[in-house]
Amino acid sequence: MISAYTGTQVRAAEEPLLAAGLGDALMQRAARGLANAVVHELKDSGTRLSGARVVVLAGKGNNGGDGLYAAAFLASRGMRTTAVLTGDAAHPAGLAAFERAGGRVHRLTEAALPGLAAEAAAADVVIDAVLGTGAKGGLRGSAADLIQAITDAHLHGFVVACDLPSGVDADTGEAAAPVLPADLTVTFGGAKSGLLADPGADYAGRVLVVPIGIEEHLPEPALRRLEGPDLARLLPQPARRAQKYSRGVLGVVAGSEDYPGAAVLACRGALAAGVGMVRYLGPPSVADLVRQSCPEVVCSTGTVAESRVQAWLVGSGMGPHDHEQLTRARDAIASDLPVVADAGALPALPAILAPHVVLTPHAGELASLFHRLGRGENRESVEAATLGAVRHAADRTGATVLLKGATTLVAAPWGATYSQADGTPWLATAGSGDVLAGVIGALLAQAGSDVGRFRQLGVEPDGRWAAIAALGAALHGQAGRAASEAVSGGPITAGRVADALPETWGKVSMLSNYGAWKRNSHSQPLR
Ligand SMILES: NC(=O)C1=CN([C@@H]2O[C@H](COP(=O)(O)OP(=O)(O)OC[C@H]3O[C@@H](n4cnc5c(N)ncnc54)[C@H](OP(=O)(O)O)[C@@H]3O)[C@@H](O)[C@H]2O)[C@@H](O)CC1
Ligand SMILES: Nc1ncnc2c1ncn2[C@@H]1O[C@H](COP(=O)(O)OP(=O)(O)O)[C@@H](O)[C@H]1O
Ligand SMILES: [K+]
Repeated sequence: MISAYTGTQVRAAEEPLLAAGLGDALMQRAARGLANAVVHELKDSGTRLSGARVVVLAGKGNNGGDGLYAAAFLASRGMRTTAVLTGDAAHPAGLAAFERAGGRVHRLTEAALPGLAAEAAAADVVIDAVLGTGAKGGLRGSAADLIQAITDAHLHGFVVACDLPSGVDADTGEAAAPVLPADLTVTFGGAKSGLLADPGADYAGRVLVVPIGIEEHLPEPALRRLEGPDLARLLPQPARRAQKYSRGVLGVVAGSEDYPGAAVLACRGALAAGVGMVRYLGPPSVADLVRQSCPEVVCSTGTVAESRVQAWLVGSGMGPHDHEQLTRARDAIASDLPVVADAGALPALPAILAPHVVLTPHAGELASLFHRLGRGENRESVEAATLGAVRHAADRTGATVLLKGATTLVAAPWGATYSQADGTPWLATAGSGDVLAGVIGALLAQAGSDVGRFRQLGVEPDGRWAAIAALGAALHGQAGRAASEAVSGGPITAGRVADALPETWGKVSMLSNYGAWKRNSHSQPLR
C-alpha cells in the first residue's frame, strides 16, 4: 500500500525532529535523495555526469533550501550548476553550500528572465524547488512568469520537482497555473496526497518517496493506493467446496432499448471478475442480446424482490424515461444489499444513502449530482479539484463514491480515501465504465460479507466497500493496460478489457510476496 499525507501532516511529523534541532539533518537527507535521483535519471538517459548542465529554480523557503543543497551535491560531482533565485531571499545555508561547491547564482529580474528561461530550457536537468508544502496559492509575479516561459519553451532535458511541482497544492492536488510539468517528483518523508490526485498527478510525473527519518511520526494516511500485494490479499478465492450460490450472485439492472450494449458489457465485466452467477433483469429485447452475448447469464423480467442475489449493479445504460428499470434500481438501492449505482441510477438516488451503496460517477455525473444537492459545480470544477469533490460527495450522501478518471478516487463516507492509477488513457472508450461497474458488482457479490478479510488489512467493516471499489478500479485499470499491451500499446474496446480480466486476476493473485514488499515499500517509485 502506498500511503500519502497532507502537507500539514508531514509538517506536523517534522515538528518533534525540528524541536530536537535536527532540521538541517532532515534537509540534508532530502537534498541527498533528490541529488541521487537526478544522478539516476541522468545515467538512465545516457547523459555524462561530468559537465551535465543543471539549473535549479530556488524559492526563498526550505523547498529552495533542499534544491540548493541538492545542486551543491551535483556541483561537487562535476556538473555545471546554475541557481535561479526566484524570491527576494534564499535559504542562507543552502545558498552558501551551493556557492562553496562552485555553483553560479542568478537573481531573477525582469531583464534577466528571457535569458534564464532559455538557459533552463537548454539544461540537461531543471530542478523545480520554488515552492513546497509551505506554499499559499499558486506562483506569483516573476516566478510565475519564469515558469510560464520555461513551460512554453521546448525543453532539451528533463524536469525534477523537489517535494512537489511548484503551484500544486500538497493536500488537494489542485494546481494554479502556471505549473512546470515534472518528469519525476522526489518527495520527502511520505508521498503528498496532492501528487496522487488529479490534476496534481498530471504534473507530478513519476513519484519517488525519499525517507528522511520522520516516518514513525506520521499519522493515518490521508490517501491510500492499493498495490499488487494488497490486491492479491483482497481478491476473493473460491473455497474448495464452493458452489455458484456460495460464490456470490450479482443482480444486474442495466441497459435499455436505447443502450442495450451497456447491459452486455456490465454482464461481461461481472462474469470475467469471478462472480458465481449473474441474474439480469430488464426489457426482453435487451435480455435477448445479453443471452446471445453471454449465455451464462440468467435473464428475467421479474422484480428485485423476486430475485435472490448477494449484490446489485444498477444504472449502466439506463435513461430517465426507463421507468420500469428505474423502479428496479430504486428497489435494489433500498434492499440493504451492497449495490453499485452507475450512470442512469445516479439521478434517481434517495437523499440518504449508506456506505454499502457504491456510486460510480465520472466528473460530469458528479457535477450533476452536486447540482441536485444544491451545490453549483460543473465538470471542469470537479476535474480541477477531484479529491475535494469525491470526499465531499461521500460525506454528503453517506455513500461510498468512486470518481472515475485517469486517476480514480474512492472515498468512504467520513472514512478512508483511495487513489488508483493503474490504467491507460485507452480506457477512455465507450462502455469501459460499464465493464468497471460489472467488476465492482462482482466483487461486492463475492467479498461483501467477508468482513474478516478486510480486518486483516486494518480495514473496518464500513470501510470495506471503498476498499472493494478501489480493488475493482485497480483490476479494471490493469486489465485495460494488459489489453492494450496485447496489441503493442494500441487502442482497445471495452469488450477487450473484459476479456483481459481473468488473466489479470490470475497474475495479480500470484503477487502475495507481502513480506518482501513491506521491507522495500519506503523506497519504491510509485509508478
Ligand atoms: N521543515 C523542514 O525542516 C524540512 C522541510 N523540507 C522542505 O521544506 C519545504 C517546506 O518549506 P517552507 O515551509 O519553507 O515552505 P516553501 O514551500 O519553501 O515555501 C514557503 C516560502 O515561499 C513563499 N511563498 C509562499 N507561497 C508563495 C507563492 N504562492 N508565491 C511565491 N512565494 C510564496 C513564502 O514567503 P511569504 O509569502 O510567506 O513571504 C515562504 O518564504 C518542503 O516542501 C520540503 O521541500 C525538507 O527539507 C525536509 C525538512
Ligand atoms: N485518461 C484516462 N486514463 C485512464 N483511465 C481512464 C481515462 N479516462 C477514463 N478512464 C477510465 O475509463 C472508464 C470510463 O468510464 P465512463 O466514463 O463511465 O465511460 P462509459 O460511460 O463510456 O463507459 C473509467 O474506468 C475511467 O477511470
Ligand atoms: K517544488
